[in-house]
Amino acid sequence: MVSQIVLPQHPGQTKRGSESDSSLDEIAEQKQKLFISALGKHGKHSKDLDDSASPKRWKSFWTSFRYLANLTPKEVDDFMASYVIYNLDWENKQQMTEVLGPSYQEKVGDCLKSYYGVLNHLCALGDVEKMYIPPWMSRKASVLENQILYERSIAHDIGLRAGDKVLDLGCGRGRVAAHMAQYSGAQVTGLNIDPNQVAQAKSFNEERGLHNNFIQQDFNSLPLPFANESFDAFYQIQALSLCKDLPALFREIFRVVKPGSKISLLDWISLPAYEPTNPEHAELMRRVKPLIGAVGTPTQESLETALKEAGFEVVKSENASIDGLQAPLIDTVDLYFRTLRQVILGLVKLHVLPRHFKTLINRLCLDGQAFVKMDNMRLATTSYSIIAQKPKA
Ligand SMILES: CC(C)=CCC[C@@H](C)[C@H]1CC[C@H]2C3=C(CC[C@]12C)[C@@]1(C)CC[C@H](O)C[C@@H]1CC3
Repeated sequence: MVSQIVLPQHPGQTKRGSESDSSLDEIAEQKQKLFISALGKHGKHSKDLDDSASPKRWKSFWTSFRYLANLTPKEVDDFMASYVIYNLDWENKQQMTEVLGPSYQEKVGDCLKSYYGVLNHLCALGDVEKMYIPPWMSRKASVLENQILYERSIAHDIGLRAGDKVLDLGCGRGRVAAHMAQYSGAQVTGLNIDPNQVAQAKSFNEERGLHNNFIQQDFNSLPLPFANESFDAFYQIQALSLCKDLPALFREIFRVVKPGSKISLLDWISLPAYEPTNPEHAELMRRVKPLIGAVGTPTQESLETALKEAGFEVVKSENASIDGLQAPLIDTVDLYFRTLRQVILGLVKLHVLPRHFKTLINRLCLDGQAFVKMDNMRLATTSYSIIAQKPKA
């Protein structure tokens, strides 16, 4: 159980010492215990935070490190150039067309391949190999353990059972799919735009004897390659900002899931406190979008409206983090990557590492603290969770 994990106190915890904070802590702890015991009843591995489907950190680190060392100058240039899309927004079609041309959707797709083809290996140098900062669910748990907790909560929320077929949109390197399959016994179909990640997802899952499927496709190219009502459930983690037309995508998801199926979304949204006309807010947004790789910026309302229009009923809609904050987790990851950056810069200076490592790590680590600030100011979050259901027939 989470309470058995012995971990150093989180930096975010020591900064918050008031009486009201400590009673909030207690409430959160109680909620956490209830939550974990509920998950324990549901899942296969009830006793601990089983991470056998999780990547072995050092193996992943070295594999990705070698991959990055062998990047061609063109791959590095394409990765750097791909950031252009994060200064744009799907909402502003005119700007998209001016910068990327009339076939801007295709251009965004090309940029996403160049970006994720490199980013997934950069993320694997740290605790974000699954390429997401999870909701902050347990104060005592690490980033990886919070990911495991969150993924279990998805399985619980969408009622995953052994033998179910579940669709994972934007499946990355297939690590979440592997965990979901091992935890629930369901069979996952993962979809991703980046062939590099799809290949890794296949081998990672095959090595573990898991019969999950992985398909390379841009989810902006609809229809999705699945028959009507072919899935028992659906989940996606922080992929929706890459979607050009959310109502159309939700209609497709509605088509491919069976009546009664539940779907889980975890995503980046701007919060009511965010004012685009406030220069400080706008500047934070300008810095954070490229850091996290967000093209669009939905809101709770825009997501819920699009879901309802597609035919779904919204069952739950909330920020899944303790006290609505992810900042402690983001801060931990940012500190790690900034430290790694110093090491890399030193090794590049000594000519131990190729120069392009400096270019990559400088770009990656730019503005981590802006993300922490934006989260603390509650202007935006990447931990907004919605559970919705297709009505029973
Ligand atoms: C587009 C959205 C909503 C999510 C994309 C998921 C991930 C690729 C990003 C979410 C948070 C990002 C962070 C980093 C890399 C990309 C993400 C994992 C950093 C690790 C980059 C290095 C910085 O020092 C810290 C960043 C924390 C957040």
